[in-house]
Amino acid sequence: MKLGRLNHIGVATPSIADSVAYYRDIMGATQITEPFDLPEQGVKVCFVDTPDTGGTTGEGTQIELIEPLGEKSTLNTFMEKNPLGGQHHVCYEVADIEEARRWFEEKGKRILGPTRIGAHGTPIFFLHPKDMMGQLTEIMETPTEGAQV
Ligand SMILES: CC[C@H](C(=O)O)C(=O)SCCNC(=O)CCNC(=O)[C@H](O)C(C)(C)COP(=O)(O)OP(=O)(O)OC[C@H]1O[C@@H](n2cnc3c(N)ncnc32)[C@H](O)[C@@H]1OP(=O)(O)O
Ligand SMILES: [Co+2]
Repeated sequence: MKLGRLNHIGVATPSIADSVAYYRDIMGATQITEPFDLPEQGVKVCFVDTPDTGGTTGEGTQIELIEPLGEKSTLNTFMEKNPLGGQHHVCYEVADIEEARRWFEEKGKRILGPTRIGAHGTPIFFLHPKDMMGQLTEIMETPTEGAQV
């Protein structure tokens, strides 16, 4: 399997509105998407663009802001332990999500649930942090040209 670009860093927050103000007013971010809900994932999400990191796609690694949505949100346990939020996961791109799933299974890494459509509209899965050097890791298939991202 060939590791692709670091697509985004997932950052949990108790308030996306407060985080948007922070990235805009303190960090000088200029490209921040409108927040949107992903009820099936139990999160409210928005993306903060960072400047072009010169990667092959000419795009910067994004900050994915995630706020718990509802009582059953997977984020709630994390927020109980980290009330201010903070770095939650990293997301790497791969060319073929099913090949990547087989790769990590063969390496004995626990995959958390089925492959599903993530916040960028492409297939994703998560790997357990305890098998990934302490880092909750999301794997996503590289969006095809023109895909809704
Ligand atoms: C919108 C983008 C994206 C999408 O899906 O499209 C999202 O929705 S991202 C946000 C929500 N989705 C997920 O996080 C899915 C994957 N996460 C999980 O399945 C769980 O959160 C899991 C299994 C990582 C942890 O489960 P839970 O929180 O219920 O249990 P514990 O708190 O007991 O955690 C077990 C163990 O793992 C450590 N842990 C938990 N979260 C993280 C983390 N983000 N990074 C590193 N380590 C983490 C936790 O400290 C526990 O360790 P221990 O030593 O036993 O205390
Ligand atoms: Co993510």
